[in-house]
Amino acid sequence: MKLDPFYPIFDSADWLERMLPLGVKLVQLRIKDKGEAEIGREIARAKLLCDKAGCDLVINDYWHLAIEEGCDFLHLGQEDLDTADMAAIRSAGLRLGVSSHDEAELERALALAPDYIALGPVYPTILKAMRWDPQGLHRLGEWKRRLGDIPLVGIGGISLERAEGVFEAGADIVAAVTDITLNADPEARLRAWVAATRSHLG
Ligand SMILES: Cc1ncc(COP(=O)(O)OP(=O)(O)O)c(N)n1
Ligand SMILES: Cc1ncsc1CCOP(=O)(O)O
Ligand SMILES: [Mg+2]
Repeated sequence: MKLDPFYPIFDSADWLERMLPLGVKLVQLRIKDKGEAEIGREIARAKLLCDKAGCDLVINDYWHLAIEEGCDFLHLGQEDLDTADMAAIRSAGLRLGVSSHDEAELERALALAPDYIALGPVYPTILKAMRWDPQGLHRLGEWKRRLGDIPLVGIGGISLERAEGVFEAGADIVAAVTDITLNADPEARLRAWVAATRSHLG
């Protein structure tokens, strides 16, 4: 099944409970500041919420917890790939999204035949410190030509106002964090994202 073109990322099941009823069909749970037991509980709750909402749930980083909780989609960055047990991930049947920031990382991602490849940061991001300068829109076009049918996710500093340009440059899917979570009215902002990205549904 084709992935939704709008890919918000949240750091708790509480956020999912608020946002899924508003029309999210692809979401990532990205938790950085909790212990594994608590993250396991968050994943279990996120899975129940996503199953009920018919939303694809992608678990960031915690591949073993994703397997334990019966999830079916994982996002791994290049450093995560250094330690992840790909055989276990494959035999559990998980779909996989992989980050890339440069040519070497793109090659490594392509070799895994993933379900999407992300390129970032497209624009400067305030979410986390990054070793890479913003990639710029032209790089998305370059990446899309290399990816062929593999969906390309644009991430990093993408606002609703910037989203259409990111699609036009070659992204199939646009991911966003702080444009929603730091907005004064996250629900209204998310509704606007859902409406604006509908035209990119397959
Ligand atoms: C869709 C998407 N793209 C990129 C990332 C970043 O993954 P990673 O490089 O492993 O960094 P962290 O998110 O783990 O800090 C992502 N999570 N999702
Ligand atoms: C996790 C991650 N990986 C590349 S950019 C980024 C942060 C995206 O957050 P925002 O949409 O707030 O810039
Ligand atoms: Mg990671």
